[in-house]
Amino acid sequence: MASRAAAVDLLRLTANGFTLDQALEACRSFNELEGADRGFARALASTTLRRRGTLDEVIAAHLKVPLKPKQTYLRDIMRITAAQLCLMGTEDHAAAWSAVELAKLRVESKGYTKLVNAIARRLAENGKELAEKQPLRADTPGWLWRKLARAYGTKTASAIAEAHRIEPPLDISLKDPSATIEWPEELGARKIGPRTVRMASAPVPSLPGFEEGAWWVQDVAATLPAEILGAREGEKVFDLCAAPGGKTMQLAATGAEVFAIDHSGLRLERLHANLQRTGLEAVVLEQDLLEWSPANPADRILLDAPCSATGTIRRNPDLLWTSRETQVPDLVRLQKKMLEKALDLLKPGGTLVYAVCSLLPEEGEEQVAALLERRGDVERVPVTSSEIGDLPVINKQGEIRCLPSKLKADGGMDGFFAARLQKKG
Ligand SMILES: C[S@@+](CC[C@H](N)C(=O)[O-])C[C@H]1O[C@@H](n2cnc3c(N)ncnc32)[C@H](O)[C@@H]1O
Repeated sequence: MASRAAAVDLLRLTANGFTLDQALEACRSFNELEGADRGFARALASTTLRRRGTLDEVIAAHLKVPLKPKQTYLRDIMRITAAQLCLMGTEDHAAAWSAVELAKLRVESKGYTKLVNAIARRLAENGKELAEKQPLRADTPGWLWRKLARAYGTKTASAIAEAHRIEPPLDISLKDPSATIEWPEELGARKIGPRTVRMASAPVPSLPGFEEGAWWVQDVAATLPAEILGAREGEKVFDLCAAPGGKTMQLAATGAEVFAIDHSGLRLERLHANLQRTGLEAVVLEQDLLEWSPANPADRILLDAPCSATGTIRRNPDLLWTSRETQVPDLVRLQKKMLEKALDLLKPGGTLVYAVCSLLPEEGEEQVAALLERRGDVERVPVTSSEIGDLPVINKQGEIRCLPSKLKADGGMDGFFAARLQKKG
């Protein structure tokens, strides 16, 4: 019961603007849980967000009168109950009983205990079957589905939606990619891409090498932009939009002189903690990139620009329901400004990698095509397969286009775009 109540609280926090990660940190009822209860609450909230479209359909199939928009608590109880009965294989009685007990807790839902019980019983009978019948696109908001289908075709859009349904593996980046750390076989750990060890989800701080700072958590796709920047010892490298610092650590590990810039002090605290744990060094500046005027230009720049983050939905399923189509044009305008600014800060002959963890071409491929169209002093430098551990993610233009549907047999990858550009000398 306590774990289900915590799952409802987590859902409420995400509906009020918290990411699921922030909600997990902030939610008191969740943080009072221990061991298996904690794991169950987290899985329940995550599954409910991941499959919300499907769950709403199966609930609606059993409601004579739709719930009113303001009946948020009741709706969340029904959603977590449907998630348990249709998707998670929870015992029928436990799911139905806890749903009724949760409904009894609040004035707004007290009068609906009979309805909650009736829905839970119906879902126990046919919920699984109904959920299986829902199309893959049911769990993707309409605007995102249309954009994905337009960009990649309905087959790939369906494959992306399918990947979003699955809890991703844990990827860690090795500080020294040639290091031979012994990873326990029971974790199913394997090397993938240029510097990643992939394994089933595990409690991070207790894994070997964490305390010594031998690695950090980072999806394999997110490692590629810093890999293709080609930073070398002694070069001046600007990591613009750096926090929380996954890519800063990759760059610092090359021996380059790294300047890590971000305007968010809160996010930079995590970057500092990351550098401290791994023993890596960078000059960290809390600074609005658009107003920054360093004394000297850089040899290489990584611009990991703010974006829709639609590439990270499988790790942050809350984004499915909190991202808005209307945010995208503003982000595209900001990315364009940042690209121009980054080129101003680059030496002639220098290299710039532009990256976004987005699935949307307007933030990636089209942003770079427009830049090349308007500026004669920049050219694209195609990426080669050997630079990125032979991952099959290079498009016709020699850019990196990762999709969650790629590497399916191996556990997938986040969506990412990266292009390497050179400012003519
Ligand atoms: C995609 S995240 C960066 C992730 C980071 N590169 C990493 O690998 O951990 C984008 C970052 O841009 C920062 N940002 C957004 N607008 C900015 C601005 N005007 N100046 C500096 N940083 C900015 C945000 O605070 C956020 O940390």
